Amino acid sequence: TAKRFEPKNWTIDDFEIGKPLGRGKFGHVYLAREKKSKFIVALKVLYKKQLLKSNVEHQLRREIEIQSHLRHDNILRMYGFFWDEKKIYLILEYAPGGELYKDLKKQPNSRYAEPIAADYIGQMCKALKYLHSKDVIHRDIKPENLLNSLGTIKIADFGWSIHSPHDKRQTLCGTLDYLPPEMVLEEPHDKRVDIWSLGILCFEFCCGFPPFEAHNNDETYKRIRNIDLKFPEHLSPEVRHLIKNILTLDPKQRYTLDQIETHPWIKKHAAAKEQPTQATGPNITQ
Ligand SMILES: CC(=O)N[C@H]1CCN(c2c(Cl)cnc3[nH]c(-c4cn(C)nc4C)nc23)C1
Repeated sequence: TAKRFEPKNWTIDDFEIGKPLGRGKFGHVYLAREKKSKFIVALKVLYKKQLLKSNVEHQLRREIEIQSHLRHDNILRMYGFFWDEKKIYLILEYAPGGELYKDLKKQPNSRYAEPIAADYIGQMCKALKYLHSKDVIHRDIKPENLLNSLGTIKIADFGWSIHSPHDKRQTLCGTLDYLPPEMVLEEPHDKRVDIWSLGILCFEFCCGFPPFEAHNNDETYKRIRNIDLKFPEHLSPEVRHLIKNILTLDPKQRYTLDQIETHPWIKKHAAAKEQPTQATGPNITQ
């Protein structure tokens, strides 16, 4: 277990490097094994030159500071980090199931059945309650930043997380799909931005696409500002009710994590997950 991972001055020679798992903007992630303990990890290799060029070293410092102190089953562990002349290495928990957005795209119609989606959203509530209890806002909740570890969802990539409340803003880049109105309007924002993103995530899990998708940023922003929600026919009334109460323009009206966790749509499916379905019949062994 991870307790074998006592803080020490790691070097790249402590690890055997395996296959590349994926590439981020600033480097690659490799499967790796710590030689003495044979512990399997994901080793994220970042190039200092690249980081300096993009002026994100403060973001990386925050990512390391935040993620290395968090301990929660639904948050990817950072066991440590080290560097050499040209690179910085993050020693991360390995999630065998890989990136959730790839799994989502593989599903029929690129969407999960509602019981699966409800289970995942329930897990995300637990992770966000823990994060917010530590006054951490993730600010970048989306399928691309979630990993799957045998049915347990792990929030990864704390590159955009900050301590709340917060009013400064780093130039936003990437898709607006998950941004709440208050961030798009560049108003001071707080933990409730993660709750908005959870509503977007819930819609995308159940529908296969985000609710305010459009051809360009201006269109997306207009749909966000107008809460232009169109539910596909197959969506249950329960999940429509939940999503409508999360995707509110006014953050004060927005459901809290407790209201989401106790919503019938979440409780109904979470209960189902607790009680495995009744065995079909007595399994006669003799
Ligand atoms: C930007 C970034 O770090 N993105 C991803 C790349 C892999 N990485 C992983 C991280 Cl950080 C941790 N565990 C992973 N497991 C996998 C993975 C497993 N399979 C079967 N396929 C993959 C892929 N990837 C990771 C995070």
